[in-house]
Amino acid sequence: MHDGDHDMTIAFVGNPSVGKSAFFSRVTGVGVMVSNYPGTTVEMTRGTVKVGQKKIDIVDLPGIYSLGTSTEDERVSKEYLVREYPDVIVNVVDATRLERNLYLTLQILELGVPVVIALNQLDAAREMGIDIDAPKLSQILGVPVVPTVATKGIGLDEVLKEAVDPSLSPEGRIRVHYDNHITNAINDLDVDFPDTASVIKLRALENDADFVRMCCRPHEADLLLSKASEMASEIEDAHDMAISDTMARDLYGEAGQIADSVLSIVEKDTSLKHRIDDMLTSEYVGIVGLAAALLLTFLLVFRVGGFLEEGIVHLFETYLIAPVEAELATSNPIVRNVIIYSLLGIEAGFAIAIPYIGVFYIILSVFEDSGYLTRAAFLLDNLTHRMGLHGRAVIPLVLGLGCNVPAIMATRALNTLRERRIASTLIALIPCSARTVIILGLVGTFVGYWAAVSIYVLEIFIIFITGWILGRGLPGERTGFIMEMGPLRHPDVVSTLKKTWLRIREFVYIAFPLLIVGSALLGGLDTLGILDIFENAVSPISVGLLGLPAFAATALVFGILRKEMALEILAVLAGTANFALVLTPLQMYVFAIITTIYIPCVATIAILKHELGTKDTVMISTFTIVLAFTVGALVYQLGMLL
Ligand SMILES: Nc1nc2c(ncn2[C@@H]2O[C@H](COP(=O)(O)OP(=O)(O)OP(=O)(O)O)[C@@H](O)[C@H]2O)c(=O)[nH]1
Ligand SMILES: [Mg+2]
Repeated sequence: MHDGDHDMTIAFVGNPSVGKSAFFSRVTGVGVMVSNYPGTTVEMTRGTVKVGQKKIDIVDLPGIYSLGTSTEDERVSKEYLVREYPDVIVNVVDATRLERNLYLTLQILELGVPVVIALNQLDAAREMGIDIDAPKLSQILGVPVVPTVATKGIGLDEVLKEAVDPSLSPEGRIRVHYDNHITNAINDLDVDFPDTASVIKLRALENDADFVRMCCRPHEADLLLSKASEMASEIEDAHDMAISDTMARDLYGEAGQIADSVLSIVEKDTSLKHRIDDMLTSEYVGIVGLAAALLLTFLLVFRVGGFLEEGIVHLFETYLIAPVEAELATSNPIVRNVIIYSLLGIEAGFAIAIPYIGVFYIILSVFEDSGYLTRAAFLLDNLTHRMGLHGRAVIPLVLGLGCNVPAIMATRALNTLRERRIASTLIALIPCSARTVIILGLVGTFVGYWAAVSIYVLEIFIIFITGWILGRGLPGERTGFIMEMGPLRHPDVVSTLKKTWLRIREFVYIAFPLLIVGSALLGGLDTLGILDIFENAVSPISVGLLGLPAFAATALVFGILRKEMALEILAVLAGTANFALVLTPLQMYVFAIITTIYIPCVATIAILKHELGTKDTVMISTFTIVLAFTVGALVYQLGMLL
């Protein structure tokens, strides 16, 4: 269906990780996340493109394996497909996993919407020695099939051209050869419900009430469901197996046959890649490798980030802060403070935050796109099960090292609400890149690298214990490890930089305005003496219990807005980014621990509330506050003893 602005709507549909988003962002120029693991996209994104005179609305959707029951992100796709009906579906198919992908394709063809197939990742398929006869596939399925390489932009225009072709219609396409009983049942249902697409009848036979209600008016849905359930029980008696299994068997059978008739294997893949892959996923080498990879990551972020930080601080101090200070020496103190504080805020954002966050995100992209992240998920499957989580939860957890917000959204790809609750709680504890700024920029720089590493170790310990307790406390079924592992790949430089830019841009848009307004506000409050009143009031906790200087309390409050702001504001309040002048090593250590653990930042709180509701959010926030002050106080007391 198209709105007034557009001539038509095209939706990208396909299995997870086939290249829909890569395709979408190439075609529309709208930046979306593209990563080498299933479940990257969890929300619908729209973009516009012009083909000839036509203005086309393009929709990128989360990947789905089938139109059957599903996780939360998959629901978004199905709901869109059956409620809003795009004018054309572009079914993106991964040529390296043709048979598996065709399962969904056959179901999509039952929807009664015009379809064009983009046979994607052909470069990867060739590399693996797989050759696919696209014209023959097109002939069998009865829809256009266009060979594509989304990441290189090959074949994309051709796909769009086919999609806007007015002669494209749902007629004359393949029909799955379901078992006789099922075919008869569909024919019977056709008599009473002539206008209902066959896919809905099939779902009704499977008793997928959710799906049927999504597509039909309530009255019709009830009628269809009750009629179908009678037929279904007859069929199930005849076969002695669940009707959904019978259908799955028929669909796989058909998909397999089609794949066999268009596929030829040119050569077998016995390459170096295979051996590397075996090593990465072997029990001992794999785990040691993973630990080494993490240590190396933080060392790189620390070294490169620190190096950039120094340079940027120097530039700011020499060419901006010092001249402005000299200029304002004789003006009104409030004006002077407000201006100087906001400049210090900007400096802190550029110098302290961006170098560390940028370097971290580049490394994260490499992990994502090389396929290493899915291997890490596989390796840690055992460990995560102790926390009541599936191995694939490792992906959102690792994403949490970047930013907790998209990480919590990524939990939508997990199977159960229970898993989502556990994973989200743990993610709120994961030191995101903003907290890494504090750990590395403060403790790493002024106390030492290993002191900083010890904070990560402490964090991992806390996360594991919390997960273990939650895993025990919230019972539920355990699932085996079923996750598609993306192929090992050379990450592409351009797409790595693009992704890093997307992430930093988000950071800059949200963080900088806050930082500047916050710092200016501080300048005003400080001049008026209000900060002193607040700092004195909470000093029994901040100074007495935690041993921090009084002004650190204000910094902690600002850290709720953005975690790294705690450090930036600390620098503003101290009037210097050389923390060695104003804090002892123990104070830095305690400050970093508290900011890492205590209450998620406002953005995380907002996403938690959106995803899990108010109750869970309040519980998670309270838990982290209590935990942070307890751990902080313990560390301070211990530190005093040593
Ligand atoms: N070699 C190769 N890689 C590709 C191609 N298209 C996409 N990729 C890679 O495949 C991976 C998945 O791409 P995405 O665009 O994120 O896949 P998606 O279908 O949007 O996945 P979900 O959002 O999880 O459903 C990324 O690492 C891409 O770089 C292609 O034509 N060739
Ligand atoms: Mg995607």
